[in-house]
Amino acid sequence: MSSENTETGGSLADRITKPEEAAQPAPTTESPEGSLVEDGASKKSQGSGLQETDYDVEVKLSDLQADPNNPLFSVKSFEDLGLDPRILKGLAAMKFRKPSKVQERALPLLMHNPPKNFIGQSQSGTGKTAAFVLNVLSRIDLSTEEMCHTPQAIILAPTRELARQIGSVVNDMGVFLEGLELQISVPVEIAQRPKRVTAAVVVGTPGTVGEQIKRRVLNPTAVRVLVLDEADNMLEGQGLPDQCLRVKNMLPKTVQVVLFSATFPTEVRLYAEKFALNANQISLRQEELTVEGIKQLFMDCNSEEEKYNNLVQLYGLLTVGSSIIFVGTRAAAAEIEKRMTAEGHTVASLTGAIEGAQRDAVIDAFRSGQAKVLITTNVLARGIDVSTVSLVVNYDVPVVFDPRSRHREPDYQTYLHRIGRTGRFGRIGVAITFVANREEWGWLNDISNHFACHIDRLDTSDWDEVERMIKKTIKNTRAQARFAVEQ
Ligand SMILES: Nc1ncnc2c1ncn2[C@@H]1O[C@H](COP(=O)(O)OP(=O)(O)OP(=O)(O)O)[C@@H](O)[C@H]1O
Repeated sequence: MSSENTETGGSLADRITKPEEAAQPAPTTESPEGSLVEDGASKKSQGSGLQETDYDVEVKLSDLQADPNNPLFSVKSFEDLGLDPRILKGLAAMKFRKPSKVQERALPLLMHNPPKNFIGQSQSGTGKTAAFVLNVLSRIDLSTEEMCHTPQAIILAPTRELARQIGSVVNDMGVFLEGLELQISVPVEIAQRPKRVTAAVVVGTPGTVGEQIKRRVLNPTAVRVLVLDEADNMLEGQGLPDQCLRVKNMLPKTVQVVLFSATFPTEVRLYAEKFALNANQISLRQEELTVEGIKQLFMDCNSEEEKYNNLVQLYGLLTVGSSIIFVGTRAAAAEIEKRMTAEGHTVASLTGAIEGAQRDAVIDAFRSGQAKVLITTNVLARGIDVSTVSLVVNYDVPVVFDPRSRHREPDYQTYLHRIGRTGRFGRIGVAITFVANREEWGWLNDISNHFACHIDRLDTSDWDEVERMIKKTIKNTRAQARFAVEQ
């Protein structure tokens, strides 16, 4: 579940100044380079410090796609996958040259007849959206006027921003499919009279789509595909799972159920397997989940106030690219936005506290580059794809309240999704987590162990070095982004 309202940050009395102080009970130690590493465990890249030159090498997308160990690897072309020529034209217009690994593996399973349910997992930014959108576009029947106006596929996402984003992928990929219409079903503020849904593809949030079916403005009888994006989030906790189940139960029994996410914790996967019975599955091991192109770092802050000062310092370094700052609560987002704005900085903020139309305006401004810094909560932790994001800041370590232990625990999934807003499809990005006390350090340590990944320390006593490091990474991100577009 979204932990948007979770409070973070422990008592400042037990704050830490050095990570060594916090390391006592944890099964990890700090390496000489200052990275969080697990004792004796095999690591993806040992001993990476800030001086390393990993990012001097400009990696080409075509090289990544030729490397069998890379999530973007594939041996096939989109033509080999048997897609409609009009969809291939749409993909070419989007400059998609080759499928990624998840697309290559998932599409034959998704598009096979008779249709089978599907549960797919792959790392953030590896093209899951295209995988399910291509299946949807391949399965709908646009051969008659009547079918063009009959809902045939429903795609559900946890937030309006993600639903709108998926909608634009449907439009782009299906641009050459004559008669394709799309309905975005997200909450509207003013109580409007519900209009009949006359689009073949519906993308929306589960509450709104469920209401449309219940009020009989969306006829579900011809729906053949149901997709849940961010499926682990949609099927966990309270609220969303009921809404998703309600939608599914109103659809024909023959509907193909398709679930995708970068993360599927075991308990949720078990439920997912019931939600999508007898599904074909593609899954990843926990240690495979982090994306190599995302450089994970942390900063020791002596206090909450120092977090803010470090943020402002960091922001001063950001002359290029866009960044997202994740905080634990709506109140924290509002507070940081207020302080930074009062000091003359241009920042935007998006949380569940603001109304739909305003949310749309903020995310659109961020996508277009008009706003370069976005302060947000977990509401935007998942799925949002803005290729220019070169830096993610976890102002607060993501945590959830565990009702069994009655303690706050690290929110592993949310950490992964948050940092995954950068480093999209082979690009390089930086994710910096602030820790202001022993508790936060312990949580980050647990996250590092959980994913068997390095989280290196940034030395804030040397801001020139911090700047050098971040600029170098961002420069390469830009070079790669340019390459990906030109390719
Ligand atoms: N085959 C491809 N060739 C080039 N670019 C691609 C291809 N497939 C996807 N992309 C691009 O990669 C980016 C990431 O894709 P997408 O948003 O689908 O990732 P995702 O796997 O759903 O990530 P997340 O888990 O964060 O939701 C998008 O900008 C998309 O346009």
